[in-house]
Amino acid sequence: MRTSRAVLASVRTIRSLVESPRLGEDATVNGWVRSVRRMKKVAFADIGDGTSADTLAVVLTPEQSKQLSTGACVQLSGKLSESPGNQKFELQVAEPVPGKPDPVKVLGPADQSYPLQKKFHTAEYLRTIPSFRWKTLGNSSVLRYRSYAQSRIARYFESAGFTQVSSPIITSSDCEGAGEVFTINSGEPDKNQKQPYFFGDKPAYLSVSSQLHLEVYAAALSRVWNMAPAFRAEKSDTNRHLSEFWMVEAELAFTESLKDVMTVAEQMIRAAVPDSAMAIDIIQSNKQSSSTKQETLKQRWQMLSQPKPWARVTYTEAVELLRKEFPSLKWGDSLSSEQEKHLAAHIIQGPVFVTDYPMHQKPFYMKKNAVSDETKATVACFDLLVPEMGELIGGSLREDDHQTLLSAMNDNNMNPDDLEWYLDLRKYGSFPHGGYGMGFERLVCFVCGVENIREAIGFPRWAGSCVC
Ligand SMILES: NC(=O)C[C@H](N)C(=O)O
Repeated sequence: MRTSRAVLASVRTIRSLVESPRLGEDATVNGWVRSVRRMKKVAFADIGDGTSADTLAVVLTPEQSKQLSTGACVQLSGKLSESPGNQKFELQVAEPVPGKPDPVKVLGPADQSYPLQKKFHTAEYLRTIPSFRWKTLGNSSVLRYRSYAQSRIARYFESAGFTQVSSPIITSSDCEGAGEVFTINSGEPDKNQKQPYFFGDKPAYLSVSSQLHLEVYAAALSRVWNMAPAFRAEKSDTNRHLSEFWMVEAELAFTESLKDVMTVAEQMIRAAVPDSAMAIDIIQSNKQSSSTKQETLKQRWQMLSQPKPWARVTYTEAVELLRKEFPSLKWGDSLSSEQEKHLAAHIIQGPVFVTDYPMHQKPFYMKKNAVSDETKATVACFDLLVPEMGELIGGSLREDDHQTLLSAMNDNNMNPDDLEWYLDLRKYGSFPHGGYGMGFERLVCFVCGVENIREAIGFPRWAGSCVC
């Protein structure tokens, strides 16, 4: 018993070594070999365990190094010492002593065919080796940031009095009404039983957004949020779209002001700005994987954390502002991604909430603004745009009047019977409310300088690709 305790106590992650190296002490480290360099009298290896963007420099004898190969999983024991090289410290692997455990233990060997050799690999190549792509320094930092941002966001919502809820993945409604749903139940039995009919005679889909269910929760708990996967069967082959992505969504009861909703969105993002340790991790990893400059990253973080409220312009003002650069743009047109980016990067030069879009561009559930000219009807909604990325968040006040919502559904050729449960919220105890949804991977791209959203999620899915 004594021995195993002692061994456990000295097992260190690379992150713990970086945080407090405790030079001169004995340590055991588990990890994967990133590279090995053999000289005549001494050998060096570089070990990573994914707990940090740092790797551990290891010094051992050429004889000991024979056991190590790139990709192998090892356990190494020795003394932590100051390093004469670039590293802050190194592990001097102990000499083997007969009768004692070997200081070099290969837990899982890897041979020459290991697909991640010590050279630059393109993101496209890495996507073809999903089992290993997260072992690269640049990529692993993205996963650490995802974890960081999730916990900071959860902490923010808790402090702001929101209850975290869980929404279904399988649903009978198409929240956005854009027809981009993945159908998992056709609702129509067929003779050959080839069509799924598991859920009976109503169609069922993978959820495109948790919003409608969050509204139900908000009607019971007032302030709610969740983070859940969303699925969109859109064939956009861009660096900003995924067929499966994660959305952070919030719904607030008792608000008649879009400003309240925007303020929550703003505070939530601020909470997810990297602290100094996370910032170092991202910068260190970014050098390896992305051409986004350190300065750009720092500017982005500064931009997000500035204490004064972010710019807010109406859609009508945005069209006016954009017309100089895009003269053919007219009121009523959808803003293209290029126009969104231009507005944030060059005109506003920072994050900007664009509010009150034309009603015909937006889904049925958004609350209509009072307007004198019906041809210019708008809804109380916003898109949060950020430079180089465009839309990060979409939100709105929700229509809470039963009759108005019914007629909006009619205008959108929707069958009210399909959403009776949703309409019921307006029939009994209707309440003013609003909310938003943020594409989590877009935040990851913006904060970490990831150029293609396919590198911001563990296992990306897009039209034509679902590797594993
Ligand atoms: N919860 C939200 O407001 C998000 C919105 N339903 C969307 O998918 O964009």
